[in-house]
Formats: sequence, C-alpha cells, structure tokens
Amino acid sequence: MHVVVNAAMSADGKLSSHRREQIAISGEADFERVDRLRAASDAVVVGVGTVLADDPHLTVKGDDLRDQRRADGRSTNPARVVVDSSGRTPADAAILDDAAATYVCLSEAAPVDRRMTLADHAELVTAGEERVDLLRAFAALQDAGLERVMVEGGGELIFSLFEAGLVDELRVFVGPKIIGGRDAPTLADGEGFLAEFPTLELEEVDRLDDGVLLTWAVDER
Ligand SMILES: NC(=O)C1=CN([C@@H]2O[C@H](COP(=O)(O)OP(=O)(O)OC[C@H]3O[C@@H](n4cnc5c(N)ncnc54)[C@H](O)[C@@H]3O)[C@@H](O)[C@H]2O)C=CC1
Ligand SMILES: Nc1nc(O)c(N)c(N[C@@H]2O[C@H](COP(=O)(O)O)[C@@H](O)[C@H]2O)n1
Repeated sequence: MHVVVNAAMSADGKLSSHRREQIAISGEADFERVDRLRAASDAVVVGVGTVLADDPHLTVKGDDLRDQRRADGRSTNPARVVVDSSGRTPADAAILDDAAATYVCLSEAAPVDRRMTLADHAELVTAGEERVDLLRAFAALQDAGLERVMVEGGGELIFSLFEAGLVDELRVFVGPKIIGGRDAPTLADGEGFLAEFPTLELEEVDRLDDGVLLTWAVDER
C-alpha cells in the first residue's frame, strides 16, 4: 500500500477556522491537481471530524477523469473511507451515498445501533478497542484491494497516521491566507511528538495559484 497525505493549509499552517468551517485555501489549479490525485487513487480517507465538519463527497469532479477511470475498467470514483471509532457518521452523510463504495472503520466500542445503521450504506471494518487501530484498519483495507490511498485529513487523523508510521508521502498546498486561532485545526494535531519526530525529504516545490505545493517523502522510522 502507498499512502499519500494531501492537504491545503493557510500560510500560518491552519486547515480550517477555529469554528471548523471549511475554507477554500486551494485555488483552481490546486483543486484540479487534487481531483487528478483522487482519480489516480483507489481510496480517499478522512477522519469523522472532517465528515461532521464538511460533509464531503470525496468524488472525482472532472468528467474527463471519471471517463478515464471507466475506460481503464475502474469504478467511476475511488472508494471512500471514514475513520470513525464510535460510528458518529450521520446516515445522511454525502460520503454514504451510492457514488462510490464506502468503508467505515470502527472500534469495538461502536454501539450496535450505529453499526446496524452504517452497515446499510457501507462496508464496516472493526479494528481497535476504544479507538480505531490504524495499522490493523489499513491492513484490512489493503486486503480489500485498496493499494493507492490518499488521505485528505483532518489534523487529528493525519497526526495519528504519522504516529503509526503509515504515511509514505506528504503533499501540502500552502495558500495565501492567514486563518489564525489557537484552536483552529493544523496539519498535524493529536497529542504531538516529543521525540522521534517523523522526518521528511523535500522532493518538489511548485508554484501553484498564489501559493506553493510542497511534496515530501516520509523517511522510514
Ligand atoms: N484544508 C484541508 O485540506 C482540509 C481541512 N480539513 C478540516 O479539518 C477539520 C477536521 O479535522 P479534525 O477535527 O482534526 O478531525 P479528523 O477528520 O482528523 O477526524 C478525527 C476523528 O477521527 C476519529 N478517529 C478514530 N480513530 C482515530 C485515530 N486512530 N486517530 C485519529 N482520529 C481517529 C476520532 O473521532 C477523531 O476525533 C475540519 O475543520 C475540516 O474542514 C479536513 C480535511 C482537509
Ligand atoms: N485540497 C483542498 N483544498 C482546500 O482548500 C480545502 N478546503 C480542501 N478540503 C477538503 O476537501 C473536502 C471536500 O471534498 P468534496 O468537494 O466534498 O468532494 C473537504 O472535506 C476537505 O477534506 N481540500
């Protein structure tokens, strides 16, 4: 499995406002790049915090890209994956519609009624007692044939994926906005590292829209 984390952050490192409202940080060219990355992926992964905040669809937007996937014999859209320990994904979430297959990764603590509701709309993967065990969940996703995986956020999930050593590549668009707010989500939130910080190797720097796209390879730990 190859895992790419892709996100857009403001010049001060925020993913959204302190109210967790989605903000267009990317410009047109970056949104098109993200669409191409989605189209090249088998799965797009988000945390349930992103589902609750943004109600994302996570589908490929460009007709040409969807046509190309079909011509290659693939489904129109990549699978969508939500990391959701207690099954908080709403039954009417856009991510559960029939535009693509959806996997919801739960912990054993997810209540039975939530499981039953979500099972009507998605494949369920259970890993971890109270919180989703990402190593086990991603192994199950790989067993289901998902090899090229793109993670779109948010900050809690991205931190945990680095902590688990699951990230191969980081692509960050740094956009021309200051969002501010000590409680606004950043690229990597969670508890934070105190030692053994993941290290990165800079592979590319591209000027895009009015910002910069940074592509990093993640060093093995
Ligand atoms: N600018 C950008 O590119 C993006 C921005 N966002 C923004 O990020 C914010 C949401 O981010 P967060 O609140 O950090 O939520 P998140 O999307 O990272 O989800 C975190 C939640 O996932 C669940 N979870 C289960 N197992 C977990 C594990 N092992 N590790 C971590 N989480 C686990 C927990 O319920 C946790 O609260 C929203 O405001 C959204 O707009 C989200 C994606 C991309
Ligand atoms: N690449 C990128 N740039 C931004 O400026 C953003 N705000 C985001 N947000 C991500 O895109 C998701 C919405 O996807 P759909 O349009 O609903 O398919 C959102 O949930 C964030 O993950 N991304």
